[in-house]
Parts: sequence; structure tokens; C-alpha cells
Amino acid sequence: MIGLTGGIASGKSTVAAMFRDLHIPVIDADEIAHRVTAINGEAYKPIIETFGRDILDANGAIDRRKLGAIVFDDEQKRKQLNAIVHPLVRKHMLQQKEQYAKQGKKVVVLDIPLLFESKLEHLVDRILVVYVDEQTQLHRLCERNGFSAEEAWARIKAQMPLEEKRKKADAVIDNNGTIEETKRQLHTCLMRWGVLEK
Ligand SMILES: CC(C)(COP(=O)(O)OP(=O)(O)OC[C@H]1O[C@@H](n2cnc3c(N)ncnc32)[C@H](O)[C@@H]1O)[C@@H](O)C(=O)NCCC(=O)NCCS
Ligand SMILES: Nc1ncnc2c1ncn2[C@@H]1O[C@H](COP(=O)(O)OP(=O)(O)OP(=O)(O)O)[C@@H](O)[C@H]1O
Repeated sequence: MIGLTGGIASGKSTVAAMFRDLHIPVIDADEIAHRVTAINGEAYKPIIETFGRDILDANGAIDRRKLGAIVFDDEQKRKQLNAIVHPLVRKHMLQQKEQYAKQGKKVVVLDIPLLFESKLEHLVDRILVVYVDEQTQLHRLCERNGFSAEEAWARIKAQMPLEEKRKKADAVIDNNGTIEETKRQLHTCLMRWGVLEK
């Protein structure tokens, strides 16, 4: 199990796509979190019970921007949301892991932004951190999500600093450069780990 982590908008999904191109399966914690918070998802009702119906959009779905504005501005509220969503994410991640094991997959990637924050290091054998400097992170996050600098900072500050995460990694991919440079670093790392042949 390779734990793929980093900060918000540091490039985890970009690297996850490179793993998929190599036919290495990826379990995506964000995708599971989106699924369980959708209408009829397991976390939908508990979230409304905790945060009220004001966080819903006209279709009755959770308005992610509204809920984001609440939880990234208030650590207590974020902890309440985490307490609802994270156990469900963990359950589904482990189920997917079991399925891949049954299929005989030798290498599986767990793409999980909060691997260190949630103390889930024990779930994986190697940890790969996708690193960018804060200015690049801020810029890419604002561009991708249409956030103001203030909205982007609130999200970056809700996570362990990337400088700390890179120190805890078994390998670091510096994603400040081009996608091609990132791909080269990934392939070098996977050859070193014996996942790819030279
Ligand atoms: C607050 C929500 C609705 C905002 O939705 P939004 O579409 O804007 O963001 P999305 O879910 O796509 O997450 C984007 C990134 O934000 C960061 N992030 C999300 N939740 C958190 C959190 N609780 N703490 C710190 N960072 C977080 C992650 O880096 C993630 O990759 C949503 O992030 C959420 O439900 N969060 C709680 C679940 C969670 O922790 N998910 C991430 C890891 S499983
Ligand atoms: N090397 C790169 N050069 C230019 N843009 C990049 C590079 N890597 C990623 N990006 C862009 O930066 C943004 C963030 O990348 P990505 O979505 O892969 O990050 P992420 O870590 O998965 O984010 P999140 O934590 O929010 O899920 C995306 O818009 C992506 O296209």
C-alpha cells in the first residue's frame, strides 16, 4: 500500500492519474467523502442534523461552498464534520482495499489528503508526499476553485504544513515544475521502490 498525500491542491489527483496510467489502482478518499455526503449518502442526514438546513442548495444537496465556508473558518465545526465523515471514509477505503487484495493486486495507492492529520500512517507501507511551495499552492487553488486568497488560505491553514509533511515522507515529489517533471520523479521513485522495472 502506497499512501499518496500532500496538501490541498498540491497535485495528488494529478499524480493519482499517473498511477492509473500505469494500471496501478487508486483508492480516492476525496471521492468517497463526496459520495457519502451526496443526497442519500450515509453522512447526508447526520450533517443536516448538525449544521441545519441552511447549508442545502435549492435541490436539497449539500452546498459544498457554504459548508466549506463554515468548517474552514471554525476548527470546532470542522471537527464535528470530520467526526461524521471520516469514520465512513475509513470504512469504504478498507472495503476497497480488501477488494483489490482479493483481486490479487500487488500494489494499491491510497490517495488521502489527511493521512498524517488523521494518523492513518499505519494503513500504508510507504508514504509519498506531493509537495509544492505555498505560493504555488495558493495560486493553483485559487485558479482551480475560483477562491479568493482568503478562502484559499483558510483551507491551507486547516492542514498540517506541507513542510512538515515532506519531512515525514518516504519519498517526496516536487510538483512546483511541469507535469512532465513530476511524472519523471514519480517513475524514478517507483523504480527505486521496485514497483516499476528499470
Ligand atoms: C467541507 C467540504 C464540504 C468542502 O467541499 P469542497 O468541494 O470545497 O472540497 P473537497 O471535498 O473536494 O476537498 C478538497 C480538499 O480540501 C481539503 N479538505 C477537505 N476537508 C478537509 C478537512 N476536514 N480538513 C482539512 N482539509 C480538508 C482536502 O485537501 C481535500 O482534498 C468537504 O471538503 C468535506 O465534506 N470535508 C470533510 C470530509 C473530508 O475531510 N474530506 C477530505 C479527506 S477524506
Ligand atoms: N505541475 C503542474 N503544473 C501546473 N498545474 C498543475 C500541476 N500539477 C497540478 N496542477 C494543477 O493544480 C491544481 C491542483 O492539482 P490537483 O487537483 O492534482 O491537486 P490535489 O492535491 O489533488 O487537490 P485537492 O487536495 O484539492 O484534491 C489542478 O488544477 C491541476 O490541474
